[in-house]
This record gives sequence, structure tokens and C-alpha cells, in this order.
Amino acid sequence: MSASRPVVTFVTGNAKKLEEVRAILGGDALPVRIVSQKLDLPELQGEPEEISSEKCRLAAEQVGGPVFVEDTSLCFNALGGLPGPYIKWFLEKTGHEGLNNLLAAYPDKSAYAQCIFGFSAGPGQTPITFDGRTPGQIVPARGPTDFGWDPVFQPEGYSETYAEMDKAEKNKISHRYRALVKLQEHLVAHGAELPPPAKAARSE
Ligand SMILES: O=c1nc[nH]c2c1ncn2[C@H]1C[C@H](O)[C@@H](COP(=O)(O)OP(=O)(O)OP(=O)(O)O)O1
Ligand SMILES: [Mg+2]
Repeated sequence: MSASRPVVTFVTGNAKKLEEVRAILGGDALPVRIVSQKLDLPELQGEPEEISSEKCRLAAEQVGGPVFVEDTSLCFNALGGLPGPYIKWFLEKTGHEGLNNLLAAYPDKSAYAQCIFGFSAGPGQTPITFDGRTPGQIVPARGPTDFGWDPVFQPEGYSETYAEMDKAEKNKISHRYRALVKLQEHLVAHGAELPPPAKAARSE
């Protein structure tokens, strides 16, 4: 495809997310060119949609063009959806074992992983959100520990945790995949309406 496709920047500080987003979106099927930028954006407290939307608004201001971000939650049903968007801090402070211990008092170990992408056409353009969810169970950690809470999340209908699954398999059923399908549809339908790349486009 031509080099003058509009450029959309995926802003994230998480290299593993970027790897999955690239694998799921694939190569040249979109009317836009996806590049990435590593920025740690502030995340306000609130409902996951608001967090993603505000993160996206800030990203658009900083990048000065079309952007998308995502915010991931891990929600325990016995805890009314907590830790939810605060999973990053719970994971950092308590580890995989601590996440299991949070549910020790409850027979219900069910949970869902949720990903909310926020897309904005540029600074001052109201973000749109796209969500995806995958239901599962919180289990004692199994599998490689290179991506967040993957070892303690076993998706419904599977006997492996996210961490034990093949990457390609995870990417077919994950919360991230389910949300990204919706963003992809939006970009296919509206990507060509975005402004052509300004000056120097950022590196891939
Ligand atoms: O598929 C996943 N499998 C396992 N763990 C995951 C996944 N996706 C996000 N995670 C972790 C990263 C962070 O500990 C928390 C979400 O927090 P979240 O703010 O969305 O991610 P982040 O701060 O690492 O990157 P970003 O710069 O895009 O905000 O859950
Ligand atoms: Mg974050």
C-alpha cells in the first residue's frame, strides 16, 4: 500500500501489548499505517471507559495526530469487578499468589479480562471506545511469567492459562483481540478520512 496512508499512533508503555496488537492487526490490510510511541500516560481513577477515553485524549494532545491507546482490567466477580483497572498495582504489590489470596474467602473464582481501546482522530477530537471481554477463572500461577497476570488467568473452555497457551491461540480469543476487531472495523470504515501524514512520520 502507498506510503501516504494516514498514520495512526498506538501509544503504550507496554512492549507486550504492542507485540500482541501488531500480531493481531497483521500487516497491510488497513487503510492506515500503524506506528507506535512509548509514553507513560497518567491514568485517572474511574470506570474503565473513562480511564481509556481520558488516556486517549492526553495521547492525542501529546502526539498531535490520530492515536489509539488501550486500558486493560482484570475483574474478579466475587469482588464486584475489582481489582479491575487497578490490576497493575495489585499485581505489582501482591504478585500472582496475592491475586489468588484475594479470592481465598470466596468459592467463586470467576473473573473476566477486559480491554478497552480508545481512538481519537487527533487533539480536540472526542475519543471513541471499543471493548472486548474474555471470561475465565483465577488459578494458581502456571506457565511463563513474561506478561503480567497471564499465568493466573485461565479462559473459559480451556485447560491452559493464557501464559501456557500458544501466543497465536491467545490472540484468537483474548480480551485484546475481541476489542481490536471492533477498532479494526472502525479503521477500515473511517481510516481513509483521517488527515494524510504530516511532516516527518514517526518510525514504525
Ligand atoms: O493480556 C494481558 N495479559 C496479562 N497481563 C496483562 C495483559 N494486558 C495487560 N496486562 C497487565 C499489564 C498491567 O500490569 C495491567 C494493565 O494496566 P494498563 O495500564 O492497561 O497497562 P500498562 O500500564 O502496562 O501499559 P499502558 O502504557 O498501555 O497503560 O495488566
Ligand atoms: Mg497503564
